[in-house]
Amino acid sequence: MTSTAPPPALAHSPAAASPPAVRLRGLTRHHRDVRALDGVDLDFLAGTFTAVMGPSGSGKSTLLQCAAGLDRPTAGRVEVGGTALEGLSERRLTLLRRDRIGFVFQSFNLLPSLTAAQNVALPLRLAGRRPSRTEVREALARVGLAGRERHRPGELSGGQQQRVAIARALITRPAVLFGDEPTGALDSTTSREVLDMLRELVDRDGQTIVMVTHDPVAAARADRVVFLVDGRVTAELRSPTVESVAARMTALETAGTRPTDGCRAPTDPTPAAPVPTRSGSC
Ligand SMILES: Nc1ncnc2c1ncn2[C@@H]1O[C@H](COP(=O)(O)OP(=O)(O)OP(=O)(O)O)[C@@H](O)[C@H]1O
Repeated sequence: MTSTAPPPALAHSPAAASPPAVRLRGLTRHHRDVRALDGVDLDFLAGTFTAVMGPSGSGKSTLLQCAAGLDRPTAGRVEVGGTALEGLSERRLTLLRRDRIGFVFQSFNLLPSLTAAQNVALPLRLAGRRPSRTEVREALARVGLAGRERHRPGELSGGQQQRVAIARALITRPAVLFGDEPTGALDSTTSREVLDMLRELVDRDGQTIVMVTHDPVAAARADRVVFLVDGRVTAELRSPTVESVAARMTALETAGTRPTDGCRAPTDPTPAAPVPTRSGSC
C-alpha cells in the first residue's frame, strides 16, 4: 500500500506546511544619508523563533520596526500573514498592527495605574471589544501569571511585568510577536524564565517570534539567529548554541562583515564554497 502522508519529520513541522508569517524582500530604510537597512531578504516561518543580532547600529531595531509596520521602509516589501504593508493606508496599517502584530520592548511599557488584567485587556478595548474575564485570565495563565490579575505593575517583579506585556501583545492572537530586547532589562535568572516562556509559546502554541537581542544566551534559545551588519544580512545560524553565537558575534565585531568560521555570507562573491540559501546559512 502506498501512503501520501508526509514523512513524520515534516508532518509536525509548522514551517513545512505554512507560508511565512513575515516575508521581507529588498527591505531598505534610509535616514537621510544613513542606510539603516540595505536590501534585506528574509522569511520568518510560522511557528518558529528567530533571533536578530548584530553590532550596535547594524539596523536590528529598524528591521523590527519596519517589519512590524511601525516604520515605513524607503524601498522593498513587507508581508505579514500574506498581507503586503506598503499599499495600506495609515488606518488599515493601524488595524493590521493592532490585530495581527504583537510587539514587546525592553521597557515593559505597562500603564502603572491599571491592573495586570486591565493592561492585558487594553488592545481589545481599543478595538472596541469588551474582553471576557476568562479571556484575560487565560492570557495571563499562558504566560504563567494565573492569579495575578489584580496586581498593578508596581506590585510585580520585572520579569512578571514583562510577562504581562507579552500577554498583552498576545491577546489578539497575532501572526507574529516581535521583541526588541525583551530580556534586556532583566537579570540573568529572570531573563531565563522569560526566555523559557517564549520558547514554550513557540513549542506549545505555534507562536511565531522574532526577537532582537545582544545576548548570546538569549539568542541560543531561538531556532535560528540572523546576523546583520551595516543593514545587511551577513549570515545565519540554525540550531544555535551559546558558543556558536558568541563566536560569530566576536568574529563580526573584530573582523568586519566577513564571517571567519566556515559559515557564509549570503552575498559573499567568493567562489570557494556554495551559498546554501538566499539569506545565507550554516
Ligand atoms: N530616526 C533616525 N534618524 C537618523 N538615523 C537613524 C534613525 N534611526 C536609526 N538611525 C540610524 O540607523 C542605523 C541603524 O539603527 P538601529 O537602531 O536600527 O540599529 P541597532 O542595530 O538596533 O542598534 P543598537 O544595537 O545600538 O540598538 C544607525 O546608524 C542609526 O544611527
